Amino acid sequence: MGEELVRVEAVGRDYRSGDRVVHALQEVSFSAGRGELVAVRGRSGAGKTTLLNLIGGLDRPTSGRIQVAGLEMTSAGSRELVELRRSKIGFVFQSFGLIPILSAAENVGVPLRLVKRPRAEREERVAMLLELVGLGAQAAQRPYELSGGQQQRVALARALANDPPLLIADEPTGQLDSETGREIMDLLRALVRSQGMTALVATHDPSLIELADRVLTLRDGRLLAGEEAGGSGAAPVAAAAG
Ligand SMILES: Nc1ncnc2c1ncn2[C@@H]1O[C@H](COP(=O)(O)OP(=O)(O)OP(=O)(O)O)[C@@H](O)[C@H]1O
Repeated sequence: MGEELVRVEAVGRDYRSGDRVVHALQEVSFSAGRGELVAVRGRSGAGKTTLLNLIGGLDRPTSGRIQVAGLEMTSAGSRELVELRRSKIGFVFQSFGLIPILSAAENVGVPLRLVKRPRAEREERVAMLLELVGLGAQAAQRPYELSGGQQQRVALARALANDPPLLIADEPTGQLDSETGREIMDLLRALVRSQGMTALVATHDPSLIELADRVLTLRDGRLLAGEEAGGSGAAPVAAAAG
């Protein structure tokens, strides 16, 4: 593993549901290096979304620590966490999450507006990003005028807008047919390579798992040891692996 970008140490997340406690994650530890594409697989309910939401700062763990780019997510205040998310993390979701009344270009420009980049610079970067995902000609179209695969391309371009070191994608091909899903995965793989970013991708999709540098498997909220494919080697954090 090269320089470490993500460090997850003994992370647990409990949910209360009535008088029951669901241990969605227990004692999860691993790290991911810069430039790595890490797939997170596991059955429905295994804890994939919970894990990605914690690493992305959308939720807080019940126990353990998470660092992204050397910054402690777990002790960050809410404002700090918002800043961290905006500057360090790009998100892609199964349901695309585009704003319906905005054009493709305006959707891609949203993260740039949030960090108050000047207009000319925004426009230039948005055009470059749409070209990068093969949608240079669709800049003015609204999400409902685009296919599912095209919408996910817009979402990918938006996730890259602020050039974040970390991309988090939760079932990015889940709503796409297998051929389109494969195209999106190939694109994601190529973008991770060309932009040098780290990607954590939750998926059931075997073609996506094949493209990963490493695979983490969750079962009932725990990370299984010794099932890592690829081999560029995101090591479990030994001290915390418990
Ligand atoms: N807000 C919540 N309240 C209570 N339980 C929850 C909540 N969110 C998740 N869970 C439970 O935590 C466990 C892990 O859920 P999670 O969504 O992380 O799994 P997943 O692997 O992403 O599943 P899927 O592939 O279906 O998206 C499940 O048992 C789920 O029911």
